[in-house]
Amino acid sequence: MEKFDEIIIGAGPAGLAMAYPLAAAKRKVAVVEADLWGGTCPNRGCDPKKVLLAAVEAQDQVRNLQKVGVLTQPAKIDWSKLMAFKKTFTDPVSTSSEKGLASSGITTLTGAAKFIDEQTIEVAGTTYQAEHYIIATGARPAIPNISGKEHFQDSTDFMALPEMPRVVTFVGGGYEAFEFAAMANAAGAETHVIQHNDRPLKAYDHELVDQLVEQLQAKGVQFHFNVSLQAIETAGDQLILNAPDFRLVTNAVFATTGRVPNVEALDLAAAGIEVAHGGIQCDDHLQTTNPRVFVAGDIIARQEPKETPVASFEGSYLVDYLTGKTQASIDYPAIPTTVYSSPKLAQVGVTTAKAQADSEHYAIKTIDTTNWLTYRRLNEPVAVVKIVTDKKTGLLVGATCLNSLADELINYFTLLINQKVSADTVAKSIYSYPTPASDLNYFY
Ligand SMILES: Cc1cc2nc3c(=O)[nH]c(=O)nc-3n(C[C@H](O)[C@H](O)[C@H](O)COP(=O)(O)OP(=O)(O)OC[C@H]3O[C@@H](n4cnc5c(N)ncnc54)[C@H](O)[C@@H]3O)c2cc1C
Ligand SMILES: NC(=O)c1ccc[n+]([C@@H]2O[C@H](COP(=O)([O-])OP(=O)(O)OC[C@H]3O[C@@H](n4cnc5c(N)ncnc54)[C@H](O)[C@@H]3O)[C@@H](O)[C@H]2O)c1
Repeated sequence: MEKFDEIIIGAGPAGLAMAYPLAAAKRKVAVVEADLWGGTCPNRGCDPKKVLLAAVEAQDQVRNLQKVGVLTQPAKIDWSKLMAFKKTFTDPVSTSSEKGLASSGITTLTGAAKFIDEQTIEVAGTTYQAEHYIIATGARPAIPNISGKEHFQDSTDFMALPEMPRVVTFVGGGYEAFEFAAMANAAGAETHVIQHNDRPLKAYDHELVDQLVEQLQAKGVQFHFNVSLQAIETAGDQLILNAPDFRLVTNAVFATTGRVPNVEALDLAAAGIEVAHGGIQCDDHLQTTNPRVFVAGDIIARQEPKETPVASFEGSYLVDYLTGKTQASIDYPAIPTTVYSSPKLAQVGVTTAKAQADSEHYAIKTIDTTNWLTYRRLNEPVAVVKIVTDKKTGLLVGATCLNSLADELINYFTLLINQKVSADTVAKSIYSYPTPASDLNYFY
């Protein structure tokens, strides 16, 4: 039976962040992948999503500037052509990811890995052993268990939609719904979002979420709050969505109600690995209840946001831990998150909800930046930043932004928070002017 120093199960951002440095440290490494090499992010997640978003951004910019002199008709999106452009990014990913591993001396095993016992796995009928295993199998879309659930499509389907249907509905008002609804709407579809309560994007500042909802509504997106969908029926080539006192006819319905961890195929019980709600249980060294097995990325049952840079951070931590460079527990910095909608909503650090609940320690400042040059020159309808500072030190500890540049602005705030940069230090730098960076002098 072939033996390795490390076998990594799953070739997404977490798995790949470990494979190359472990191989460079002269470990004998194998990576197992059951589906597309590269995982969710570059094949059907962040990367293709941001390619598609470019068209929404362009349309928004033209729409906003029409009122102040741009004469072009509203920019139209040819969805099929845009999809063809997206495919130029995604089509090569799997092959090139596998080739990259193989050419670095890493063994690639194709198939679903499953534990046979505490130290052995099986892939496509062959057994292997390793000193350490790292499970990085990620997550897949959750599909609500309702009558007619077979009519749901999911995020993978949306990312590969050949043509935009006339009416599109998203069930679940989280990241995917706010991002996809902006795209479907921009591509000309009648767009609906159904959320089972009145708290979409509940991890974010309520006021700014309300403003994002208003902005999307102004563009034509229809939100249905407090609707618990009970059944999907067909009528010819249409779908009928039913809930108490609610009926909606749509051409396509997408489940955007969250993701579930990929654990079933692994037979974790055979290896003595405990599963918790939302993923695999681990300690602060990302070690599972089986001491030779570790976890990284979306598969982990922890509170940190499930996103690509977190998966890579965990992968890098494990490389250092397994090669003896550190014995310390994993220590996450403040982690920025962004909803790539229209406009974008981003946050980092101490949330406004936490600051409100602990007003003894934190101060919140709301800054309407709509009339600042950065945003007014784009004629954006709304641009707001909320800043949380530590009352004792005056340091920035949290920020939330709603504007077209929020995905970039939030990274500046992240750097200032993680490096504990004081307002005085910010003021001592010279920034290219006028830019979002030169605005930093005016927030805290
Ligand atoms: C639509 C969408 C948009 C997103 N947008 C963003 C964004 O803008 N920014 C951001 O930071 N994050 C985004 N994310 C989240 C990001 O994609 C994930 O956090 C990231 O991919 C997690 O990496 P991972 O390596 O843990 O898992 P994955 O990337 O999911 O990789 C896991 C791999 O393991 C494989 N696998 C599963 N089971 C087995 C098995 N038994 N044996 C072998 N292989 C197996 C899977 O096939 C998969 O390839 C988005 C996600 C989605 C769905
Ligand atoms: N920009 C990004 O970083 C990004 C983008 C897309 C996805 N992701 C990742 O993928 C995950 C999944 O995204 P998502 O949008 O599917 O999930 P989500 O967890 O962000 O949101 C799910 C939403 O659906 C609601 N919901 C749950 N069950 C419902 C039901 N039966 N009916 C109606 N509403 C229901 C929830 O209250 C919540 O508002 C995210 O949590 C994130 O980790 C990240």
